[in-house]
Amino acid sequence: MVLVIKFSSDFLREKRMSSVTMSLFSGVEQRQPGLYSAKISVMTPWGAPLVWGDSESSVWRRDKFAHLGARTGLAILAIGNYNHYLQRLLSSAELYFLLNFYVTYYVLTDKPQELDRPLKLGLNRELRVIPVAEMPGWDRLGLRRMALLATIIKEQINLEVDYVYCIDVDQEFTNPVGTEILGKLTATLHPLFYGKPRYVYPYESNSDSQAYVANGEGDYYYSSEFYGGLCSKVLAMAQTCSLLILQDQDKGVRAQELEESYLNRYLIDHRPTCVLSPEYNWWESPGGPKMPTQRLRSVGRQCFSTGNYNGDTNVC
Ligand SMILES: CC(=O)N[C@H]1[C@@H](OP(=O)(O)OP(=O)(O)OC[C@H]2O[C@@H](n3ccc(=O)[nH]c3=O)[C@H](O)[C@@H]2O)O[C@H](CO)[C@H](O)[C@@H]1O
Ligand SMILES: [Mn+2]
Repeated sequence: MVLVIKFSSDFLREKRMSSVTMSLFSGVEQRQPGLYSAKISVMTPWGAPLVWGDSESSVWRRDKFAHLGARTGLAILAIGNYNHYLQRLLSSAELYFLLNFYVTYYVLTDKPQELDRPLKLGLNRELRVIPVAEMPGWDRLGLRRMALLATIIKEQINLEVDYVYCIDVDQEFTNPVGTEILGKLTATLHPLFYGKPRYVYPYESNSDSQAYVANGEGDYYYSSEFYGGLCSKVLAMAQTCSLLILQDQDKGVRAQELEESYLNRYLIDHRPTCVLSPEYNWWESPGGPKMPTQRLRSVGRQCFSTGNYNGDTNVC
C-alpha cells in the first residue's frame, strides 16, 4: 500500500527543525545496565549523547521528539541477489523502527520487478522503489553507495523528509529503535572495536589514501551499516566521501575498508552529534561484546563471522 502524506509548509518545517535540533542532552550521566557491573558512558568526550536505548537520557530524548512529528527516510541499497534480504529488513522495521512517526523507505534496486510483493505498511509509512543501474558486489558498491546516496538525497529525499538514515539491507531490527537516534549527524559504533584501544581500530593506514588517519587521530571506530542525520548533513557527508573515493580511484588507491574507511575519516573531521552504541549494530561473534539489549542485527556480518558465508549471500 502506498500512502500519500501531505507535508507542512517550508516555513513550518524550518521552525520545527530549529527546535528539533536544539541540544537535548545536558550533564554527564552514567548508567548501570542490568547485565553489567561496569559503568557505561552515555556521553562522548565532546558532549554528544552516546545512545543506549533504555537509558534515562534516551527516554528523555524520545519525550522531547514525541510531539515534533519528525519525518525520516530509510535509504536501502538492494542490488543483485541482496534483494532477498529486503523483506526481512522491512518487516522488522515495521515492527520496531520509529513507530508512530512518518517513515519512508527508499529502496534503490537494479531489479524493481523482482522484489517480493510489497508489505502492507503501517499508517504514515511509505515505500518508494528507485531503479538504479548498478552492478552487484559489496566491494564495488562499497565505493558507489555514497555517490548514489548523495544523488538521491539531493533529488528526492531532501524534499520529502527531515532525517535520512542509510542502512545495510543485510540487517534486521530486533528491538525498538525510536527517536533517540535522531541527531544532526548520527553514527554507530562498530561492535568489534567497542571498548578496544584506539590502536586496534582499522583506520586507513596508507598515507596516499584520502581516508588516511594519522596516529593519534580519531575517537571511535564507526560502522558503515547504519548512519544518518538531517538530510543536509548526510548530503554533505555523502558528497565529501564520494569525492574522496573518486580522488583515490583517480590515483589507483583503494582504502582497505572501502566506504567505512572514508566514513571514519569524515567523522574525525566532523564529529557526529549523536553516537549510537553497538546495540544498533551487533552480531554474535567470538570477539564481540555482549550487549544488554540488541536492536539492529547484522545478518550478513553474523553469517560471515560464523563461517557460513562462502561468497553466496543466499545462505545468510
Ligand atoms: C558479505 C561480506 O563479504 N561482507 C563484508 C563487508 O561487510 P559489509 O556489511 O560492509 O558489506 P555488505 O556485504 O553488507 O554490503 C554493504 C551493502 O551494500 C549493498 N549491497 C552489497 C553488495 C551487493 O551485491 N548488493 C548490495 O545491494 C547492501 O545494502 C549491503 O548491505 O565488508 C566488511 C568490511 O568492511 C567485511 O569485510 C564483511 O565481511
Ligand atoms: Mn552489511
